[in-house]
Amino acid sequence: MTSDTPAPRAPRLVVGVALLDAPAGPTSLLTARRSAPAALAGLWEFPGGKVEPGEEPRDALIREVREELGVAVRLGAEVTAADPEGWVLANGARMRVFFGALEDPDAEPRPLQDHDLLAWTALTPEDLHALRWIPADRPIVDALLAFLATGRTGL
Ligand SMILES: Nc1nc2c([nH]c(=O)n2[C@H]2C[C@H](O)[C@@H](COP(=O)(O)OP(=O)(O)OP(=O)(O)O)O2)c(=O)[nH]1
Repeated sequence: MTSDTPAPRAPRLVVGVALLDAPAGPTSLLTARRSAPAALAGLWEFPGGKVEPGEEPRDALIREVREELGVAVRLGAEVTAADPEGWVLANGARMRVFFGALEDPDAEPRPLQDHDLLAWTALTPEDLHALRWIPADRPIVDALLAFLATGRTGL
């Protein structure tokens, strides 16, 4: 590689929140339907976004949730992937997902940015998988249900 050749760009790190309706005894998950870009519009995902250079993943997630949903969240345990760098996304990026709960239980998340619809979806495989997820997210849905069964959300 010469000095004129740009270094290959490291895949970006994305963070997402598995936002539960209650820290103890949760019954539903906040799911979000993307409005853009065209290739992802209409698909459901975990609210979140890209980590900025120098930013801690958890700080980035709290920032993204505030921007996208207008609410403050506190984060718990990570829904870990087999690879510590995170879940593999379609574009080669990685995503780390953390359980979260609303700081104010009466706050209402709103689709302020990137989404046209939010829904509290029952924490069952049937209800969650009935949504048209970004395909890379489906194994994460299964993993978070398995984590929940152990009660290890850290919230
Ligand atoms: N937020 C989020 N992104 C996901 C999920 N699954 C998945 O493949 N992705 C992909 C979609 C995008 O290519 C990328 C995240 O980009 P983004 O558009 O949400 O990031 P951002 O809010 O920081 O937006 P921007 O600054 O790039 O405009 O990760 C998911 O569950 N949540």
